[in-house]
Order: sequence, then C-alpha cells, then structure tokens
Amino acid sequence: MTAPVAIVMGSQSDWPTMIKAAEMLDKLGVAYDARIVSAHRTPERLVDFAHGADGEGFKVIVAGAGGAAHLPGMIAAMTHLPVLGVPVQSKALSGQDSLLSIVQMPAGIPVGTLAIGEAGAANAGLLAAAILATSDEALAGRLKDFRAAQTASVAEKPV
Ligand SMILES: Nc1c(C(=O)O)ncn1[C@@H]1O[C@H](COP(=O)(O)O)[C@@H](O)[C@H]1O
Repeated sequence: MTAPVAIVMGSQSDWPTMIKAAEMLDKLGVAYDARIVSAHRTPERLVDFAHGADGEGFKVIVAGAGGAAHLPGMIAAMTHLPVLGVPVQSKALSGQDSLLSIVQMPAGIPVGTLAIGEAGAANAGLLAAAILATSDEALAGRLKDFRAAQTASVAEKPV
C-alpha cells in the first residue's frame, strides 16, 4: 500500500526537525514517505514530485524548509493536495524568515502553516493524521486515544 503522507524537506539539515512529524505519524500508525526536495537546489525533482504526488497516492503533503522557504508554496502551486508547511528554524533569523515566506501566500494557493521548528513539525504530523481521519474511523479513534493519554499525562500540581 502506498503511504498517504509525504514528508518533504529542503535539505538533509531539516531532518532533525521534520523527524518530529515522522515520529508523530509513527505513533498514530500512519505511513509516510520522507524525501529531500528543494525548489532552489533540485528544481526538477520538485516539479516531478509535485506533479506526481497525486498519482503516487499521497493524500497530504508535509513540507518543511528554512530561510527563503519557497518549497511548500511551490509544491502547493503544482498540486491540489493539501500542503502543510513547517517553517524550519534558521540560524540567521531564528525561523522568522521561514515562517513569513511560508505563511504569506497569495489568495488562491493555500499552505496550511504550522509553528516554527519541532513543535510545528509534530503538529503537522497530527494535522495530517486529522485530515486522513475524516475518512478513516480507526485512525480517528487513535487520535482520540492520543488526546486522552496526553490529557492524563498532565499533572494537576507541579513537582
Ligand atoms: N528553503 C529551502 C529550500 C526551498 O525552499 O526549496 N531548499 C532548501 N532550503 C533550505 O535551506 C536551508 C539550509 O540548507 P543547508 O543546511 O543544506 O545549507 C534548509 O533549512 C533548507 O530547508
């Protein structure tokens, strides 16, 4: 069976951030395919990926990039699949550059933008699962269990 989620990132250096999306999907029993694709450095790979994503069977794309982060928006421009953008924390501007370049899309081509860094990547995994869960009752149940376990793990008093 093909993986329903593609996790793409602009560079190998993004993987320590984007692995948080992968770990979340692992926890929820959702298959994914992780790839390095860059609008800047591998433009033809980007075009092939974005044009072929639907045909490959992907349902949701999680795209992470840092700095001048054109990757999520360029993918969104070439596929109708939902694209979730993760602004990777950059060294020079702490990810503000990544955030603004992903979130400020013109009307007509949306990228669902998450928070900067690892929390954003983890939430992208959760959101991808939530999108898939609208047509997958078993996954919806696992998402509810995840929430319940999270709630139960929060102590009432600090130690
Ligand atoms: N923003 C993009 C794109 C893109 O948008 O296509 N391709 C690579 N990059 C970003 O460049 C940063 C530095 O990359 P290196 O660490 O490889 O120099 C990474 O965060 C990557 O996402």
